[in-house]
Amino acid sequence: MSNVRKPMVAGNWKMNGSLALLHTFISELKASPLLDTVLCLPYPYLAAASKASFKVGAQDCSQFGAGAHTGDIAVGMLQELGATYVIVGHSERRQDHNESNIAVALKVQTVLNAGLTPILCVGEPLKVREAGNVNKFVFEQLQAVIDVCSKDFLEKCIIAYEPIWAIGTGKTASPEQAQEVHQFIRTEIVKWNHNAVSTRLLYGGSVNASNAHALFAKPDIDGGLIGGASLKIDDFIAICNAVK
Ligand SMILES: O=C(CO)COP(=O)(O)O
Repeated sequence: MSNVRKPMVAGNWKMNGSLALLHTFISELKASPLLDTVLCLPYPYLAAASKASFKVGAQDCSQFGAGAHTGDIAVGMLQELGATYVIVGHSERRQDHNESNIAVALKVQTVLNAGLTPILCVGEPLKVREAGNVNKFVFEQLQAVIDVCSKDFLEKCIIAYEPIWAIGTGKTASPEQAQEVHQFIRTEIVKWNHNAVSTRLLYGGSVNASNAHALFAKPDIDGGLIGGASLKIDDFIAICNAVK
């Protein structure tokens, strides 16, 4: 964790939770000036979170502003409900919905044009890691977004490194493994855009109350994108406290 970038802990509830759980979070999870605390909720819960002290995000949005796209959600609608962040390119969407690098790039552009902050997810499957191609894989994911959005986007987004083999598996990347990729991402994005020295890089993949502190202690890890542990209020608060 650096002292030039404000830490961030973002929960990704995925397709989990309930209104009752959200109300627990609204009453017990208090924003702190020391970090940005965000919950990325399922769409139907966004309106109910509008008075929360933490910030609110969505987990996806359409690449289109409006139109005949049954079942899709436009970024302007998210904005009306108070969302300020949108996760884009989560590996579960890339896998379950065949979202290509280009589709992800177009969504990032749509989110930026609306004035919201994309949380762009990148990260490799196990086979790519075993073949020693992590950096190349992550670089191509970033390059695809730069091709569409220009280098400016790098200072307006959050990047989450989420190795697919660590998501929901309990096998977290070691702090050293995560730092190595974060350092690579940092080096590359700063080459593209000097101002990206202040872009926050989050680690995601089996972060919990016990391992968060060691991960967040690494110089290029500015916080976390938390799945399972963001559904348990005590664990999520402990993870937020691990940045302090
Ligand atoms: O995918 C993630 C956050 O977006 C990580 O999920 P887990 O924390 O459950 O591994």
